[in-house]
Amino acid sequence: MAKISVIGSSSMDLVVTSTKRPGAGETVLGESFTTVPGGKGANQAVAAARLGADVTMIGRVGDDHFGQQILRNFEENHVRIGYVKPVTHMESGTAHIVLAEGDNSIVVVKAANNEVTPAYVEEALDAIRSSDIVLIQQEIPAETVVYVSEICAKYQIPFLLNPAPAREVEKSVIENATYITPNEHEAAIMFKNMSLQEALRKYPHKLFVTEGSNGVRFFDGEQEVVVPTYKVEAVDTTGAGDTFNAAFAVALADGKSLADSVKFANRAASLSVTKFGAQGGMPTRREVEEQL
Ligand SMILES: Nc1ncnc2c1ncn2[C@@H]1O[C@H](COP(=O)(O)OP(=O)(O)OP(=O)(O)O)[C@@H](O)[C@H]1O
Ligand SMILES: [K+]
Repeated sequence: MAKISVIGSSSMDLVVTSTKRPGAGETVLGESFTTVPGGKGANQAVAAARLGADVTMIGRVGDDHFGQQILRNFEENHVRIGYVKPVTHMESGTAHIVLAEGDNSIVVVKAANNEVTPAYVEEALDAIRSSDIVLIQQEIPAETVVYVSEICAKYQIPFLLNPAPAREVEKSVIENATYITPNEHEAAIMFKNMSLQEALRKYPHKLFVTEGSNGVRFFDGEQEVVVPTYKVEAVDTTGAGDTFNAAFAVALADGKSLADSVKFANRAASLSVTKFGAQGGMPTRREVEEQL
């Protein structure tokens, strides 16, 4: 079974639906309220576990009620939580989401996710070193991403950076990464001094740009190729990127070729958009294989 370490955020999404978005100083009546576990790190860990990998999450929660719910959700999805330690006297990360007027507004409070520091991650070095691949995103401090990229380079562990949400990325991290998977917006911010074509050419078989319903673009050493995704009835695209990254990591860790890994990831991500919610739509391995 492929062993994957996911280093990243976990949070609780607090979602209200309303017909109207409140303006400054305004109060409006909402229609519904739900809480659902999220955070890019947690989402990718859950997706990878559903796809059959042996997943260790390396992250932090608060010592609050949300933290307990987040941990329970990991357990229900068979994600190892020995390295998800509660931070005392701190809240879990939260995302405060208003769904109104056909779009969302989100306030993210990082809280315990800020404590996923290099020193904390170092405690999980054994787990990291025994991984077939390490998967990381950017909802944790930038210095932690730098640190992990260095360990992975040192011990020659494949390192997949999903540079989301967008921020500038240290050059050394880009060089150390084995695979980088931005969407188009994140790619434009990461490679702001070059065109997308130039960036793809510079990092053949390494930079994979996801383009939503269009699929995935990369440079194969000779030319730019787009691997189309699958046509589905899209219900909710939340979690598509997280599912793609987890599935890509699982397929690579399983030893699939790059081409087959992109295909597997496209298949998994396209299935995820057919259901509501980020984790709600994440398919099992069987569901993906039946469709391939
Ligand atoms: N409408 C769709 N139909 C089929 N596949 C999709 C669709 N949207 C996304 N996907 C799949 O998911 C992958 C990632 O989507 P996208 O490029 O939108 O990432 P993202 O912007 O990180 O997504 P999100 O932030 O919504 O999770 C795509 O490469 C594709 O495989
Ligand atoms: K979804």
